[in-house]
Amino acid sequence: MVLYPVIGKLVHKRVVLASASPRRREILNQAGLRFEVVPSRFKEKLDKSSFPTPYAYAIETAKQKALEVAHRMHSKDSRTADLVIGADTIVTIAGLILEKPVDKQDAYRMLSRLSGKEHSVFTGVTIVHCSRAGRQLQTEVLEFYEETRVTFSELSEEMLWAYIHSGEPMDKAGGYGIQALGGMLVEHVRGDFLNVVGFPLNHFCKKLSQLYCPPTPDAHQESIPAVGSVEKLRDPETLTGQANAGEGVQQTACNGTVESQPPCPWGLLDLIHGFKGSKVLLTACKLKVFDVLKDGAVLSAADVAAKIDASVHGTEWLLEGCAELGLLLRCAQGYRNTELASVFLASDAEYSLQGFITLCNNHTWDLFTHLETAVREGGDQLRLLSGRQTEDLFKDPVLIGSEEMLLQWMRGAHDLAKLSAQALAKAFDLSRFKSACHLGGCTGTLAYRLAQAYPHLQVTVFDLPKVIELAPSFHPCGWQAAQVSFLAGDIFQDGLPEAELYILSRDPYSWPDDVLQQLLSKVSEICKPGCALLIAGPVLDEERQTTRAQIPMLLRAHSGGRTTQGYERLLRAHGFHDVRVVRTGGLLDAVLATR
Ligand SMILES: O=c1[nH]cc([C@@H]2O[C@H](COP(=O)(O)OP(=O)(O)OP(=O)(O)O)[C@@H](O)[C@H]2O)c(=O)[nH]1
Repeated sequence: MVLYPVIGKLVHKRVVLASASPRRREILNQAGLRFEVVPSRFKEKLDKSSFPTPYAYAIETAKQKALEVAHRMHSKDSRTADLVIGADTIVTIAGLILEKPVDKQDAYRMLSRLSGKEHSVFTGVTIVHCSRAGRQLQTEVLEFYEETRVTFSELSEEMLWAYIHSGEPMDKAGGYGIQALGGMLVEHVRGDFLNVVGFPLNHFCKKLSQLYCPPTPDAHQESIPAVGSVEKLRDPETLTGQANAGEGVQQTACNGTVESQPPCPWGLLDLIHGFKGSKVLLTACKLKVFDVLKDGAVLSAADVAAKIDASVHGTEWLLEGCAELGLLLRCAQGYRNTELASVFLASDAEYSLQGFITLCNNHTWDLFTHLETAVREGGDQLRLLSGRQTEDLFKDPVLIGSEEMLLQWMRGAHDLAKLSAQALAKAFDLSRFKSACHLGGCTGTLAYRLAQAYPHLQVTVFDLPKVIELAPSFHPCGWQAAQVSFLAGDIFQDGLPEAELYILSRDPYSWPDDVLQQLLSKVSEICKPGCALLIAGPVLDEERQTTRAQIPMLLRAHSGGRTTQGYERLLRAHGFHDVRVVRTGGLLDAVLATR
């Protein structure tokens, strides 16, 4: 029996499960899905430390598994799939990611860690939608994850070893199978049980329904829209308006004639509603909702209202909005932060985005509310919206009227830099360099990460005097302080300090071409043969000219970003060679070129 109509809609599609897991096969079989199994050959060895969260790692692994199968099927057998499904399940406890144990000792280590405690199980799922463009394979990727919290009983040594000797732990994430003997170790489960077993069926069906059976506009209207748009992945029939009457495209009018109407523009409706979700998030951050719920606190709406000094009714509405957006979890006792909120939204979290969020709420939001005036009259708002802000943000006293505004901008830049600094520092082996200069290095986030990765590297952060003056408040305590120095100057006007490695990362992709060319000439002049330039910016997909990070380039970039070839051309024109690109999987990719 098929409960979700979407399963039936996939009958004529070639659906492939890119997994060797018998559990995933069984779960999808039971749901009535017709699919082939092609186990992925992707080696699961991504660098966990380069991901900001455990689920980002699980999602990326799931994606690589699915893409490997999609490409293999297309190129080897020319049997292009319509949909390829990949999944990856991990267990996390106290910041550690546990996968399948490599041997019994490893299983013992994992299970004794889980004993008597609550842990999270994340399954990252990727749905790759494949199509052909001539001989080329085109892929569109939809990804999501599900978290389930599982609490283990205290496990005696005897019990632990008896379970390990049963052989069950070996092919299971975290070393246990909740669906079999391992179920005896489990005291409590919060969330989707099948997610622990290896596949979040409920979430998967909902995602498919969004793609292939979007709800009617009326049902949609009052709800806060989903954060991401999946328009491109919807059933092509629905998109082109060729669906039949049963799918609501043709309607019989009162006079009996059949009228046709265009398909519902879901992507458009998401755009129209999108600002609501954004404002809910910005407001909850401003009111410190995620701070009062940090460290696993579970509070009722009334308790939260008292702590944030707001009305109970209004707080209830806000908390419900946050839950809809996946930022809070509802439970019987009230609300608690999701993993996403704990990692990125609590003010004192290592990867907190509070500074960036405050900037968006106080500054960017206002600018966009004046978009119409800016378009009509030109002026500062338009200048900022056109992506030229990085060029003269600090120079323009109108845009940066006060030190507080500059600080806000720096906090935002600092938050974003934290997201990619570690991956950028490790993208290449930079151990041959003794000195580096980060041009426009702002608060020094990348500089400190580089110093940490290369103990013999001296890094100079070169930025405007006002920025350098305020930068100390961002310096991490006790971190490689002797290796990092700050120097005031204007990268466009002043001479650049000498270094073996120059770094450009302050949105080089959003500098207009002429400005970037000017800067590269300057760097090229001072950079000695054998020395190098590292650019941190999103590298666009060669074929589709989109970034994997899905940055809304149009809204922020003047030049629209560059492909690998684009960077190569640009850098060669300025006397650099050996241009190498590493896609970090994060916000910024890394490009290294030698002079
Ligand atoms: O309670 C349970 N927890 C986990 C499992 C099974 O564990 C594995 C997780 O490993 P992974 O996601 O890497 O998937 P693989 O088995 O390697 O298959 P792929 O081909 O997809 O890489 C998974 O099989 C879960 O089902 C369990 O059974 N119970």
